[in-house]
Amino acid sequence: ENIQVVYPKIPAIAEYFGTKGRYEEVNPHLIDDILAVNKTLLKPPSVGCSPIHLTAIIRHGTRYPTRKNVKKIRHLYDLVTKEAMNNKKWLHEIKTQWKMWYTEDMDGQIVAKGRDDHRHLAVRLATSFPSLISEENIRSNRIKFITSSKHRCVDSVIAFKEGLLNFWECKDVELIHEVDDMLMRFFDKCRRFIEDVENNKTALKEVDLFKTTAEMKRVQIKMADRLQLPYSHVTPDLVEAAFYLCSYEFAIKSVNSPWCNLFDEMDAKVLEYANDLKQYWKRGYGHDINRKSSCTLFHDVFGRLDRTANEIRFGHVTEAVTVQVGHAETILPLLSLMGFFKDETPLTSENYAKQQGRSFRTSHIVPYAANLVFVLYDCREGLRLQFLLNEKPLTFPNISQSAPLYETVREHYKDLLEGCNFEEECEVPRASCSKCSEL
Ligand SMILES: O=P(O)(O)O[C@H]1[C@H](OP(=O)(O)O)[C@@H](OP(=O)(O)O)[C@H](O)[C@@H](O)[C@H]1OP(=O)(O)O
Repeated sequence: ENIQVVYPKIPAIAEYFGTKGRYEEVNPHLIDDILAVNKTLLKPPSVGCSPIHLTAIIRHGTRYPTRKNVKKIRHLYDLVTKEAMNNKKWLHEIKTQWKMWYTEDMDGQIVAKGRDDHRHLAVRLATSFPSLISEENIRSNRIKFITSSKHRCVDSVIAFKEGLLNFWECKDVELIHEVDDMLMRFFDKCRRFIEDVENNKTALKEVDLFKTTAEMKRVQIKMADRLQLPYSHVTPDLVEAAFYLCSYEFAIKSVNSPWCNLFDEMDAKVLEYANDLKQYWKRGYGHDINRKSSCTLFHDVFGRLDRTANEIRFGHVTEAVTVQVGHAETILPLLSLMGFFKDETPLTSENYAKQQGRSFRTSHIVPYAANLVFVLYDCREGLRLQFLLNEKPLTFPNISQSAPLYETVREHYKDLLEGCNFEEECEVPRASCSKCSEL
């Protein structure tokens, strides 16, 4: 009989999209109320505490695929529409209704949903910290905005500011933002990172090796069988393009695209691990220089917290709030430098099965609009520092309290505060650095 197939609104594999995941997947309560905040979760750490400074480091909002992935998606579309065969409704939909609407000039630009991601985050943070993110502080220039030069970040910080001004119905205020790639794109300025990772083909060898493992082969075979395509046509790149396509259709248009039928949960876990391997070896614990290249950003955050700690003694804090917009590759190195999400065993191409419970899971850490928030409180017993990831409190590694004394945190990061010198860490003997002349 004619059974109406009703697709769930959210693809079953949406929690495995890694850095291409929606923010709502890490905060599902936002699906019903995008402006919901959990006041009890964010109450001051103890009685008599008042927040005196907030620094937010935020990834840009939802974006289009980059040029290189649009090309891969087009290749996938051409192959499937020309050669794939089966009697499934979803393939008929791909062949007769779905249109290849992505173009190369989209190249990673922000989408409408990405602007909303930041407008809504701005309102939620203002609701959570009304004494800091306030109209009064905006008007007295105590809120600063900094962004990466990339269009998706500039457009995100503009949307963030719009969110605040609309929330307060401020029509007469012009907010400026500063572009600072030393802070938000430090990886572009670190010679050693460029030489040892960006331009070094062996730096991501674990990522390349994982594409030849039995786990990835099984995903390729299953996808080829679903499409009745020759196995030789369904390469790891094509599989990844289809996985990304399902994620973009969902993140950008909030639709459960027919392309998502190419994968089941087991496939998605393998493809999530492939993305986590890339982020681990290119932005995380894989190579020391990945995290050391974020020293500038680390010192910038703690330098401002120290200044606030000093100023509060005289009763006035110059900068109440700093909002800094960057990339997944801004956030992951800084989290690694600070010791967050470090697994006992490194992620490699051979230990996928053992790493099912890994803490380095980018789906949970850096979706679009992911954000780190540092809140400094002035309490009777002294200054306390609360750390939030994606609006949820997160304890510092090896510190059990959720908002420890600021001095305890400084003691914990003593070596980094006294060291972690960007110039020293990133220096490469001139003779051996091929692309440094362009810096
Ligand atoms: O696989 P693509 O081309 O999308 O990779 C992008 C990065 O996207 P991500 O891997 O994080 O999903 C993009 O990071 P974003 O935070 O800006 O989205 C990065 O800026 C871009 O250069 C690509 O990274 P890659 O390392 O150069 O592949």
